Amino acid sequence: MSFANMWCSNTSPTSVNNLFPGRSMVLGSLSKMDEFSEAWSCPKGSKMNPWKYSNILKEVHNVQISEKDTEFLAICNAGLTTGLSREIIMEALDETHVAAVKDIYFVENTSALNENTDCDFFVVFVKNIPEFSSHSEASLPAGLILLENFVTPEEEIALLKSIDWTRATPEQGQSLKHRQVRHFGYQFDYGSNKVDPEKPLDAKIPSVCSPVFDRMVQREITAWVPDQLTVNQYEPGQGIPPHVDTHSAFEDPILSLSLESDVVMEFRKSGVVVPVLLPRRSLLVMSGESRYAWTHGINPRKSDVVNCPDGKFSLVQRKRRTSFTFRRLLRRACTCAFSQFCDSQKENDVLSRENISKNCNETASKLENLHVHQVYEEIAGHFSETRHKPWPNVFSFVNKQVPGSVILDVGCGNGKYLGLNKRSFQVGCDMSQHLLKICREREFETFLSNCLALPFKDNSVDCCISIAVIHHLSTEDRRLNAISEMVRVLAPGGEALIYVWAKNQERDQQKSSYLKQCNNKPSEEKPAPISPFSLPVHTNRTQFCHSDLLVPWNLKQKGLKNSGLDSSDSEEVYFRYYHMFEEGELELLCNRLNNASVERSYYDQGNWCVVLKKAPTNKFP
Ligand SMILES: O=C(O)CCC(=O)C(=O)O
Ligand SMILES: [Fe+2]
Ligand SMILES: [Zn+2]
Repeated sequence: MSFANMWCSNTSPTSVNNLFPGRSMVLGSLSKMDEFSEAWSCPKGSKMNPWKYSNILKEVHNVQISEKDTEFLAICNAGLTTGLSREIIMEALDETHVAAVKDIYFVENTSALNENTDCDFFVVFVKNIPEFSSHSEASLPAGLILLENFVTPEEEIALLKSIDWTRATPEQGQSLKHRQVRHFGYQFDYGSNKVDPEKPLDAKIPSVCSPVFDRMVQREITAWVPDQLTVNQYEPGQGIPPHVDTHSAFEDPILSLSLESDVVMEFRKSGVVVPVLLPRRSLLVMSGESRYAWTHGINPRKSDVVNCPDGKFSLVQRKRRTSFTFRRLLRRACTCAFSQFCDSQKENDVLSRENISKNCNETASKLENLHVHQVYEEIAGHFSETRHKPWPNVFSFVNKQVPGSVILDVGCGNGKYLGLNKRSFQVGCDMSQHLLKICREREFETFLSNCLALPFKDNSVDCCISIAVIHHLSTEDRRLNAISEMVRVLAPGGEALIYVWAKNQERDQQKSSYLKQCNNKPSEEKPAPISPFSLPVHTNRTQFCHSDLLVPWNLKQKGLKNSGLDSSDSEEVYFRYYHMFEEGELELLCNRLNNASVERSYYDQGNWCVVLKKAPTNKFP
């Protein structure tokens, strides 16, 4: 029997009905979710929104709803707050399910904890439940230390008294959405998540903190005295979203002193949640992995579920909590061992899209080197196998050149267009050694060159072609430079044929051959490029949604690649950078040159194309 059969909207199991009159228990399954409309109409007056719960489970708890019955149940709005216990659930289930269910994951809904509303229960089978470690020392995130009774009740009073919540300069304090804050020493800017070391605040760290600092140094918790203090005040129901304190802003460790109330702080890393009870007057030391690689946050609730020594759980109401977070500014880049979480180690390397559009040449050239040149070098053999047939319009352009013409193919690839016009001198250049080797094997004349600097004299070639090349340049300036370089080497009156990939792969209701080659395989999960560039990854054989993106190339390599017993072909994915041209964009670019004009432009099989003519004399009319 599947859960779907058990699902009921108007009737709740008697045990639930008796204990919770007026509340419903909505048993769900994924198949039911899909049919959600009439079928999911919840009991009258119910505030139940199954989508909301499925989302909360997925986004907040990393729990996937299952289509089939599994060993795990997730129950929203259940647990201590509502009084719906494991026993009641088990009683409500039929025998088959009692036997099948190994674990139940209780989701204590925030609103339920705050208002204790008469919410309904949402029950689903799920594929997994989070690894919820109990907070014994051993299972704490590495580097996390909790020191109980770090300050005396007298010190607590003195510390609290030192903060005047009624007055603060704008940079010193704010009423954030979920809590109040005050900064001392330096201001932490929540916009940039940084601290400006050049701008110390007039508000110094209160001197009552000195005994606490002495204790920290004495016990070798830190080798330094903090120079920045953030005081957070949370009313019951308030919290702080999960975050990692910016690596580049502060030294290791971060220290947080809890005053006035206990609270549960949650540490998260790759789907694992570790709730840690921070007792009043304790000092939390976040160092190493716990400081750099785990997020910490406080759920905005009015109460916390805590483990009691007898193994049971209890619900503890929160009171107002004031925390003193002590930190020391890091006056250099972070060199932690957790580079994937590190802003310093990203910033050195990561060349964001913003940078690219800011015409940062160095960035652009790094991007092109990594995602164009290196990729073609790797895929050259396989790429060449797929490039045989010259496009008819390019073929006729090359062939109409008068005998004896010098024809330059900028970005000639495997030389597909080089042997076409036997009565001319055809020469090609490319950045891939491997592709040039293929050209040489075919006895074509080629040389290694970047299209941004052609090793030709001005006015020295009769005709240029550049087929599917300049869309690999990552700034508009560079694309313009490549065109202007072709025009420079062209003889007066000479023509260049330029093809670039069109963002729109469908025209006059005709799909391009690129789209038509869709093999109708269900779309696979997108592989993630290993790249410091945060560019969107395109799904092959689909319309382009972005102007600057990475297009995967699935490199098929025959035979034993990684040795071993597996003799099947292996596949590796490479990512090529493309700028996808809008309609008219190529013409606009060409029109910026004052010594050439667009003779003709057209759309050809998913490409925008222009024939660009250099002015017959040195002066353009
Ligand atoms: O309230 C706390 O203990 C933590 C505060 C915090 O994480 C922060 O201000 O970055
Ligand atoms: Fe923090
Ligand atoms: Zn770091």
